[in-house]
Amino acid sequence: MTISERSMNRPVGIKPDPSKKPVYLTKAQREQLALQDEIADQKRCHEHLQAKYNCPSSDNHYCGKNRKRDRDRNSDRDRDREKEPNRVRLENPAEKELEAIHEQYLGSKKPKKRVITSSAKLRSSFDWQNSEDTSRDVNPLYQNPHEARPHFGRGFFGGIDRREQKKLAIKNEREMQEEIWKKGGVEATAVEAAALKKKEQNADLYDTFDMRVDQHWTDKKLEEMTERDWRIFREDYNISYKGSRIPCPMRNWTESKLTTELLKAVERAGYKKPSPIQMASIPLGLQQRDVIGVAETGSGKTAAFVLPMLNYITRLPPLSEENEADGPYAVVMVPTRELAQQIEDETVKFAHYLGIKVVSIVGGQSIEEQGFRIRQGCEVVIATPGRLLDCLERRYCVMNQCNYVVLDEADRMIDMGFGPQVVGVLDAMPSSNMKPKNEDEELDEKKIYRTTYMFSATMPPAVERLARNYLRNPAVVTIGTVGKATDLITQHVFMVKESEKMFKLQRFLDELGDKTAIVFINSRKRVDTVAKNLDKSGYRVTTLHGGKSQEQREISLEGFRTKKYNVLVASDVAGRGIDIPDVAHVINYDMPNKLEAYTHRIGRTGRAGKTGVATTFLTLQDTEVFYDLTQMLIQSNSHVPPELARHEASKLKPGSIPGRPPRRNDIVFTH
Ligand SMILES: Nc1ncnc2c1ncn2[C@@H]1O[C@H](COP(=O)(O)OP(=O)(O)OP(=O)(O)O)[C@@H](O)[C@H]1O
Repeated sequence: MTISERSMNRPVGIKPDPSKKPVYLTKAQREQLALQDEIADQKRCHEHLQAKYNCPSSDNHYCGKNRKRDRDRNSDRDRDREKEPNRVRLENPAEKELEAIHEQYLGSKKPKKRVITSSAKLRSSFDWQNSEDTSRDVNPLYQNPHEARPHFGRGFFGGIDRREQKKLAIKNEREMQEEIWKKGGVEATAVEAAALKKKEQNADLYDTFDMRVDQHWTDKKLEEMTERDWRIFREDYNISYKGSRIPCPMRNWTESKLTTELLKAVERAGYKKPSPIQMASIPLGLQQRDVIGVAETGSGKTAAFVLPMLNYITRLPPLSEENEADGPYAVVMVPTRELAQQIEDETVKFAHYLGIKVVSIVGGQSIEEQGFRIRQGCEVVIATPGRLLDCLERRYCVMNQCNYVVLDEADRMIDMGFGPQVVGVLDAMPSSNMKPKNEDEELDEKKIYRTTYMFSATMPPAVERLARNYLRNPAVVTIGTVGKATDLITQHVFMVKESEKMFKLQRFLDELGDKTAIVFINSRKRVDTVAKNLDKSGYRVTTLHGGKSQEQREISLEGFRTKKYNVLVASDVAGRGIDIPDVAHVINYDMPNKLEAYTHRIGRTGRAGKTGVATTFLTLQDTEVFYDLTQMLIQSNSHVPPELARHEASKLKPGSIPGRPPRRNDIVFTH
């Protein structure tokens, strides 16, 4: 309202003066004016209502009623406001904010909404308490429930006297039984009474230490071994399995279930205790399970497949004129001739006590003669795949009754390009004897199935592919870590220049004394050159590589075995499987271009529980293996030369993308 408008309702005592300009009113005057306006408004309203309803203002019933209702409504509202102070307060934004802060820091005072879970909905609730249960158990055993009476420090497990518990239980059983008999008016028969008495005696004799957790598995009989003991046993020998229905490993030779003749042969061989791979895989082989065995070099893998193979042959009818033309009962395939001959020796060691004939078929010898020997009848053939397939294709021999196959150093055979030959030989065997692909299918106990064994210290993907096609439900046995060198070998790596290698090699050979060493070189030509240089310098050196005739190779190896020569300079031909006792030092004059080859090469020392030393000369040309070698050295707690550790190639696996998180199959070693 403007000042001119207000002049219409001018306060009493303020005279209007039109000639004068509008005057400024003080606050008090304005308040007075507003009050007069309010009174005038109310008066007008009152008169208007009076005129409308024509009733005197003092005793107007409607108005009185209305006023009463308004008053009631107001008082109700006040009461509600008192009841809901929060709601009222929240209408004020400042208080609302204060309330929110309060809730944030001190929690809400509002009652929480009860969430009813679906399980709670289904839970039945009884409307009586446990204490209201007045029924009494007729069984005295449950009337006075047994209480644990701990006897700590008295030699009882968990402080519980289990013998006392058992005695109390049998006493209660007797009392109850007698009451039943009494009620039924019958007497216990002699048998029933004797049975009760026996139970009482047993409870009396009960051994409180029946749970012999204090006993180590070595002190237990086979039948006492628990699941926990087997777990500890497997951990003790670093044995791990993959596959279903795996039998327990054998703890010693007597528990092995090998035939008595074979056990005698094992004893004669001087094998006092089975090695971990033998403990784990012989029971599997005896069950004719297909096995993939991965174990360190020199850990006795040969006997691990030879013994169950011979055991299997003893169960078959001896070879006769009728079936000797059907070929051998078992075949072992290996990558190199030397290895074939070595396995032949190991097999003959056990087989000749059983009258089992073993023939090796390798290149470099007369194929006709070898074919003739097979046709004359032999239970076991040990062969390199190329020569064996040649024999089969030329019909010198057949595989009609061969149901036991061993692929030793399978990865090396694939690596050397023998994959098609291996497959060719496998396909020449009767496929009708393959186990069903579905592992749940029942095996016919009377039928002989093909058993396939695959062994190596390393197992790359190509071998796994072969395994998938030719092995059925294989049990994978791993001893220690796949691809890891044995801890018995001390590994040294030196960063050198090519020109320094010969000088350094001679220094190491000078320290040999009467011990023996194998020097590995990557090419045949360099093998000959280095051997010639060493020979000139007066060392007793012999060589072994694929370029030599079979006869020369055999003479060299035999000369080294008999210590006529104390240094063998060799190519990778000698890298796998060759078992020459007491090789003290393996020197990698050249670093191989794959870590698997490194593992096998250095594995020519530190065999059958003995220790050994491996020295490797590394140059800046070997960056391809820097990463893997560094990881291997770290893993085996060996010294990593600073130049190698610092090198870029040691930090990243060749072909990998920097910054990519490790894949599932990547092995990451920590320092
Ligand atoms: N239970 C045993 N007790 C004692 N010596 C054993 C036992 N088993 C095997 N050996 C010996 O251990 C040596 C290594 O065995 P073997 O050649 O079978 O090892 P490997 O695991 O096949 O090695 P590689 O991986 O290098 O081929 C052999 O001289 C063998 O006679």
